[in-house]
Amino acid sequence: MDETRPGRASACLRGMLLRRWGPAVGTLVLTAAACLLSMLVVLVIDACCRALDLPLSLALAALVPAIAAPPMIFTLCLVLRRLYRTRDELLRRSTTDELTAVASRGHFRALAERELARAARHRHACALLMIDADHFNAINDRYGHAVGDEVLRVLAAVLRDGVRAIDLVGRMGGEEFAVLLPQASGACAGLVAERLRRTVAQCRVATPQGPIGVTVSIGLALGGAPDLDALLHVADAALYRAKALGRNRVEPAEPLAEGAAAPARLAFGDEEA
Ligand SMILES: Nc1nc2c(ncn2[C@@H]2O[C@H](COP(=O)(O)OP(=O)(O)OP(=O)(O)O)[C@@H](O)[C@H]2O)c(=O)[nH]1
Repeated sequence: MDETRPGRASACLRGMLLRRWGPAVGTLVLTAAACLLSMLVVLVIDACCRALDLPLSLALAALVPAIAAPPMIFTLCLVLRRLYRTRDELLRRSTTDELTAVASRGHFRALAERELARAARHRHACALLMIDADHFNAINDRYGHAVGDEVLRVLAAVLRDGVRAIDLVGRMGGEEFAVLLPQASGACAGLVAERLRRTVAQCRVATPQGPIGVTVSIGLALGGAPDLDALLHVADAALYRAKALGRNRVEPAEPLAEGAAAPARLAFGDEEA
């Protein structure tokens, strides 16, 4: 390849400018260079017009927009691309929990409120699970914060993979997660909660000291009203009851629908021992 070709040279120059001064200053320098080039071209045209005895204004009127447009459009494209990337990144950061990649607390609340309003309008029930890792403090103390973080990532992945695409999973803070199950009956929510609890209990997280297990306690609430705070409060109370009753269990906040499996009373298998 010919290293001196103008296209390649300008691409190198652009890359060098962007690397050295960042997009904003790089773009400014490029614009200034484009303006200088335009002025140079105008000077050449002026000289030609004098030589041919033509009015300069006529030549400029036709040539200046043609010369100025490409660098202007190029600069505009650069700026727009940068703006779109920044906007996407800000949106991702504000809606996603950095550590676990599930919805952040604020985003979960916004989505859940919308889902509850829709459920109330169509008279559907929604189920909310509050899920908290058991004795997480001890994991941090014994294996260190990095292992604690990995446990949270694994927990979030189990929750995300264990529910339907329309269900919402969010990290509410620390080692506490929430899952909203739209259009879920008590029976269905109980089964989902129990399945999540069991899957977590069977999971092993790799650590430098060998694989470790973790369990979760789950509080389950059903709601048809568009009041997220009330639902969170009820699910939280059920979660604390699950903790008080020994952890690694699902505790419903209300009597579940007829025929539902009572999650708190399901026999736990040997798999999580
Ligand atoms: N590694 C890690 N630890 C966190 C994070 N956020 C909160 N924690 C820790 O999570 C622990 C929560 O401890 P506790 O609230 O006592 O709960 P617990 O030890 O799980 O006890 P129970 O909930 O009663 O079973 C605290 O030690 C926090 O420092 C995080 O992002 N990463």
